[in-house]
Amino acid sequence: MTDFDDDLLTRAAADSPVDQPRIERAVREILLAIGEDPDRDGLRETPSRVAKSYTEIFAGLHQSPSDLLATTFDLDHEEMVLVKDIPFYSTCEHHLVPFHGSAHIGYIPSHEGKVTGLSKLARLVDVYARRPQVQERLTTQIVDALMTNLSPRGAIVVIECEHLCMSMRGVRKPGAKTVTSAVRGQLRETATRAEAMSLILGR
Ligand SMILES: Nc1nc2c(ncn2[C@@H]2O[C@H](COP(=O)(O)OP(=O)(O)OP(=O)(O)O)[C@@H](O)[C@H]2O)c(=O)[nH]1
Ligand SMILES: [Zn+2]
Repeated sequence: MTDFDDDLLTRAAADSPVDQPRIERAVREILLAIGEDPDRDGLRETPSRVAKSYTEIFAGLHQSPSDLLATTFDLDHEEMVLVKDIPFYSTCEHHLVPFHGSAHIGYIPSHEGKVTGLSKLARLVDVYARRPQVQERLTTQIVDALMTNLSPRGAIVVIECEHLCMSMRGVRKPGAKTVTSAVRGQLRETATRAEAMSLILGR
């Protein structure tokens, strides 16, 4: 690594609200506790790699969904907007292993036609996914952020995931999918909800 890279990393770590040295100490402890030698060649840099990786994986704890959804456009579009198959990775708060899958987000804009940029919907998923999470809370946090910030007439979030805590350990059922949904406002009405679900599931 060059001095320049080192300097950049030091400044990035200093700007981060995450206590990276503390993560490094904890990871070293875990390695010792499982019976590994944290000073062997392959593991020497692991505590600092994990600290950097956790800073990225949990960056959503320090990001605000309201800032993200602050940019809106008056497009006069009063019909449903749906972005589906948004891939994401999150971390199970019970076991600190990944769960991952797809999020589908739909909303019916307010009467003024207030809409947000499409990419902001995908970014919103990451703000909440990059935290220690459970799938149910991830689902409701996304839908509630939409309701609070865009005041749409309705919103729906459907999330389909595989939880590695159910695949690689524990009950060991790889491939099992968990589907959660949260629906607000006009999208709770049977016909509108059915239209949204058929758009989401019609692959
Ligand atoms: N509802 C919900 N449960 C989750 C989620 N992620 C993991 N879990 C579950 O959290 C539960 C934790 O159960 P515990 O009995 O406390 O922990 P455990 O002994 O590790 O459980 P097993 O995974 O069954 O081995 C497990 O049933 C997991 O499948 C999630 O996003 N939502
Ligand atoms: Zn888990």
